[in-house]
Amino acid sequence: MKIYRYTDLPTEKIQLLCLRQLEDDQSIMERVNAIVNTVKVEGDSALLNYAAQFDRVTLQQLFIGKDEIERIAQTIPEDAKAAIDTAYQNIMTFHAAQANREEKIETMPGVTCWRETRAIERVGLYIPGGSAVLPSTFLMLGIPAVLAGCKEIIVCSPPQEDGKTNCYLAYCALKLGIEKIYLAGGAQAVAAMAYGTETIPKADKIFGPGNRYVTQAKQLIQAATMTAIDMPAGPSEVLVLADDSANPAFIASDLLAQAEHGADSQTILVATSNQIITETLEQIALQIQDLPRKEVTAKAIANSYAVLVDTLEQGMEFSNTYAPEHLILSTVHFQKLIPLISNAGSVFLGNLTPESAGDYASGTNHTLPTSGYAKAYSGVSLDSFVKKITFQHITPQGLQNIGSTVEVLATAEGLQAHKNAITIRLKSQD
Ligand SMILES: NC(=O)c1ccc[n+]([C@@H]2O[C@H](COP(=O)([O-])OP(=O)(O)OC[C@H]3O[C@@H](n4cnc5c(N)ncnc54)[C@H](O)[C@@H]3O)[C@@H](O)[C@H]2O)c1
Ligand SMILES: N[C@H](CO)Cc1c[nH]c[nH+]1
Ligand SMILES: [Zn+2]
Repeated sequence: MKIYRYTDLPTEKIQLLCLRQLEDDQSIMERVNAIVNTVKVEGDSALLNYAAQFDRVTLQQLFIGKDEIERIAQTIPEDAKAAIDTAYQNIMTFHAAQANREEKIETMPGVTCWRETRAIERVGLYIPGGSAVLPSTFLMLGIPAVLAGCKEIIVCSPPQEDGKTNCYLAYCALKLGIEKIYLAGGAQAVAAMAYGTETIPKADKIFGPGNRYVTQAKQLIQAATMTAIDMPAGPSEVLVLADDSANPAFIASDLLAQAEHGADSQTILVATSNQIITETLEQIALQIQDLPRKEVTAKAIANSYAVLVDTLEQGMEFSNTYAPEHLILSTVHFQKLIPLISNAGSVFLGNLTPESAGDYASGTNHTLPTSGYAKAYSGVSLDSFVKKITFQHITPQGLQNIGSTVEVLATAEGLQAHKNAITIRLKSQD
């Protein structure tokens, strides 16, 4: 892992360090383009071919239905079932609290405006299942979709070796009342939900994290179709900001946790002392030895770097420029840093708050913006699954009150028909 001293870095170098662009972005884009177009034209048969090519399975059908979901879910170990139940409850509690009713507002006498919430009707959820199947993502997307009242919840996840899905996803489906899981992964799953195929319905909005193929496909179909997306939620990232009150073993465990997602994950350490950096690197070298995903984890760590800063405030400055998906404040002084945070997907405070807690079970959503998109996007929430429609009603008194304002503004814009829509009504009241 390379170490930089913040005060030695010219602005251009800082910008460069904060770029997540990887070397083969262009070739991924071309490949995704080809996959998306093939699915658009060939539908199911393309999905079956890609399952054979990328997931190495020959599928008899592109989904598993209610009976099979129930059968597979029964094989879940008791401890996993209990853990999913607890995570489900916490995520449900946190997201249910996000539902808020807005007041009707009288902006001037007789002019009333308000917003009402309506669920997005058909949502497509992508549950990653390439190098690791993520039932936690099923909860993170399924719970707010159900809470919002979405009528149709379409779920895609890559088929596993046996051409099915695993017991954890099946159990989540059962809890969420979802009766079908479509067996499609990667860019082809996103394309299927955007265009629709013979088997997979078209969605109005596609949600979910995934690797670079998935993320690129989401961005592509957003531009090419009328399908919305939640946000670019690509390879995982974490930035740990630490001072001498941090524990290097804890920091190392957090960096390794995100690094094990994939070789293109990024794990950044920003610290106020060389000693913290050195001891964390020693801990990484030690802890990585026992990890089953050691090789991939080591690649991600090699892609990552550390930044030495003079103060925590300086560290926050760097973090805001980087805009991490996850920010961990490994310091007892986290309270004073909270107001300084302007860009981050989700924040973990203090030495006993590992990011893993939020990944699985504390209640917050783990589908979060990566690649610097935390500068402009929020993570998934209940709001992501609804539209807020504005309403207004004007009484005769309201028309008198607002009429001339609209007429003058319409005249200023040279839009006579707009003015007339008011004038004709005012005259009708004479
Ligand atoms: N930002 C977030 O909120 C968040 C949350 C959870 C996970 N993640 C990220 O999700 C990702 C999951 O990745 P994954 O790969 O394990 O699963 P995935 O489900 O995202 O991707 C697997 C699919 O990728 C496709 N694929 C693989 N190699 C390909 C190739 N060479 N060409 C074309 N398509 C190919 C295949 O179709 C395969 O089914 C990780 O990068 C993880 O960090 C992000
Ligand atoms: N860290 C991921 C988001 O970047 C979420 C996750 C799921 N399972 C484990 N982690
Ligand atoms: Zn994670």
